[in-house]
Amino acid sequence: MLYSTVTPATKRQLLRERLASGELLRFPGAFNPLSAKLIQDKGFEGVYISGAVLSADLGLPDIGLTTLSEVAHRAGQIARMTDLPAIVDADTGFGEPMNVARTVQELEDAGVAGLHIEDQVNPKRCGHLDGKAVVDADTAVKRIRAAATARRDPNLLIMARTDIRAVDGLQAAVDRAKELVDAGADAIFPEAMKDLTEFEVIRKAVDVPVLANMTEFGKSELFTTEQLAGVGINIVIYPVSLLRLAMGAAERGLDTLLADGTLKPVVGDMQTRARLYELLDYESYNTFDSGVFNFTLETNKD
Ligand SMILES: C[C@](O)(C(=O)O)[C@H](CC(=O)O)C(=O)O
Ligand SMILES: [Mg+2]
Repeated sequence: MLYSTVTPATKRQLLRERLASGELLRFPGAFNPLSAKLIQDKGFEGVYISGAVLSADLGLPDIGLTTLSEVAHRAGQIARMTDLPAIVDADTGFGEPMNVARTVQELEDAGVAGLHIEDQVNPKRCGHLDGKAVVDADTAVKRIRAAATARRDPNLLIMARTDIRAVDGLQAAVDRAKELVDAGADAIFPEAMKDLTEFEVIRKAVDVPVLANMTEFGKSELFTTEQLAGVGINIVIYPVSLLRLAMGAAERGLDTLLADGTLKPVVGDMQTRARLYELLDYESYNTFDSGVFNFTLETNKD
């Protein structure tokens, strides 16, 4: 009922413990608070909050147009809805290292368990597109140092993402990852790795958890959880996948409506009213008022 009763501090501690266990943690991207509930219900270990999804949700491309307030607000809405730890995409940190510090405190207040800051220049772009540019090592290090210093809960996971692989090659990614760990990063997100071996190289270069981004239509092949666990990856994200699935289904539904004048042929693809109400925990609201859930869904199948 209502929001999660697990406090952000507990979720952060849980994330730390799970990372220490060495198991691969799966974080599908929630495109809204409801989908975060679904991710939890299905038994995943965490919820990812994607910048690409957040901007797409607003009808905008992922080029750093969203503001810290928008991201913190949405991250808070999603994070509070689940008992799972949430990791949010903080892009380049919304400005100078000083701004990064504020970003960290705002996102910490939003209740996330972790966040990542990347080393792209502004305006940033999707890490799987060509033509990226990254900041120099000094600036990248300052961002991470500012982030690590600003957090008040030592368990808030500060992850450094480096986009340098696509710009200067794998060795540069190894060097950058090491520098970022020295600057205080608790985990590394090596963006746009070409193959499994590249993930393995990064994994061996640092002794903090490493994240793999299994975004579709990108530069990385879609490896299985078994393959990723095999090379020692600790967290895998599917950042935009649920949005893509939902939008794919929505588009097919609209096409059906246009063609057939009814949605009847696709009702079988829809989440039922009963399942939605189950996810919303509708019945439990009778605790407040026994008149809230006093109907049956038997006659209302559609
Ligand atoms: C992980 C990512 O930063 C995101 O915002 O979800 C994106 C995902 C994508 O655009 O496919 C990324 O830059 O990889
Ligand atoms: Mg992003």
